[in-house]
Amino acid sequence: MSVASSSSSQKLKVGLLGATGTVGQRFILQLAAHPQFELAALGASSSSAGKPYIQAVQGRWKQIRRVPDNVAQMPVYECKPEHFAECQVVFSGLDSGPAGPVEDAFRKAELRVFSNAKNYRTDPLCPLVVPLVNPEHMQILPYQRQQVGTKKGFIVTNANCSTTGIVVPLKALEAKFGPLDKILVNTMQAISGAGYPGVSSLDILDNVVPFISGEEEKIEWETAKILGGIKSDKTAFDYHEEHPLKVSAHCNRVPVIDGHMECVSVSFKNRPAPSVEQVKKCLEEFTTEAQKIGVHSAPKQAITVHEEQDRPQPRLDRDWQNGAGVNVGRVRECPVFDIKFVVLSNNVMIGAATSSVMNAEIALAKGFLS
Ligand SMILES: NC(=O)C1=CN([C@@H]2O[C@H](COP(=O)(O)OP(=O)(O)OC[C@H]3O[C@@H](n4cnc5c(N)ncnc54)[C@H](OP(=O)(O)O)[C@@H]3O)[C@@H](O)[C@H]2O)C=CC1
Ligand SMILES: N[C@@H](CC(=O)OP(=O)(O)O)C(=O)O
Repeated sequence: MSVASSSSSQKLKVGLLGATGTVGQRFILQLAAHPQFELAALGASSSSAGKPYIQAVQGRWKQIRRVPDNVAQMPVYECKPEHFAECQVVFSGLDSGPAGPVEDAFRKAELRVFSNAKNYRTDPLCPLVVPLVNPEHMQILPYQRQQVGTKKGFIVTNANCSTTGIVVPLKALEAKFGPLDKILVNTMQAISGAGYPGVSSLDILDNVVPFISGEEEKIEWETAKILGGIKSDKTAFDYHEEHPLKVSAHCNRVPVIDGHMECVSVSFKNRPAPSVEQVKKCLEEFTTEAQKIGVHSAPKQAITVHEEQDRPQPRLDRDWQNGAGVNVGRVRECPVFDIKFVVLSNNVMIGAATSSVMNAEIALAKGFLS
């Protein structure tokens, strides 16, 4: 039984792949009561398929809120398009192992796929969209459809959760003060970023692990695609080629459940560099297209600038605005670069499920789902 069968609304029917996972559970909570989307089909691996959702996540549901009543008895299917025939959109919280072929099969079946997985982020036809930064990259979608031979089907990806946190303030700074030159970022990443069961307690308790496979490369590469533009013929991205970005990342896993902290230092191409006060004002005033359109999941404030000297902190600030914006604090001069600050973003919300849902809301508002 789907939520759809008990509803007479005109909501868009959506499916969810990877519904049982860490990110999948966050999608469930967002989509179970969404004003425009109606959860109509759930998918996961063959070990979950055939069970009602509540049974499939037994012992693995790690959210403080309970499984929503209107989702608990929905059946979990294998991730095959035939089970999602009534859907127009699918969200994907799939493990990157299966995500490549599965998401492509859904696109070929004329579904619009909004994915968290890394597989298509580097695809030159796929927009890599952080909704508070570069929704205009979705303008490539007609060309993607033309190239892959679909009428409606496409894939939009969102970014790595650590990339997502930093590109929001970086975009604000570039928009106001011109191109950035160098960016140095040190991350302190929550354990939920590794999924469930993820990092073993013996590895992470009383400890910090200074390595997350592939993460530094993703931050360094994705930042240029996201902060770059889309070419005027809407068939390619420019990867910030006019002013190549130099990005260096150090990634660490820390014993925090949700919320990635990142210490960022930046230098600007233009001289003189902006002052601390100018930077704070710019971050506070940054307003995104998602907010201007007024999509349901957009935060009121894209960047919350904290003045207290010891904020933001994961436990205190990760759920501010339902985790849909980013938090910046400790904005100060950097004696090596120009400016340094701390960013906190909720890795499973704006770093994952919220980004996908907001991307779909923007796509709907801009007519890409008709
Ligand atoms: N956690 C985070 O902060 C972020 C994660 N991501 C990305 O989102 C995706 C999901 O991450 P996360 O939720 O943490 O991972 P989990 O390991 O918690 O969940 C993975 C999901 O994929 C399903 N799955 C696994 N193998 C298959 C298969 N062969 N066929 C169909 N379904 C399968 C699982 O189903 P079952 O339960 O049945 O095994 C489960 O629903 C990943 O690609 C990850 O890189 C992106 C940004 C942030
Ligand atoms: N690697 C991230 C989460 C993640 O899955 O990233 P990606 O979607 O880029 O593979 C973390 O550990 O916090």
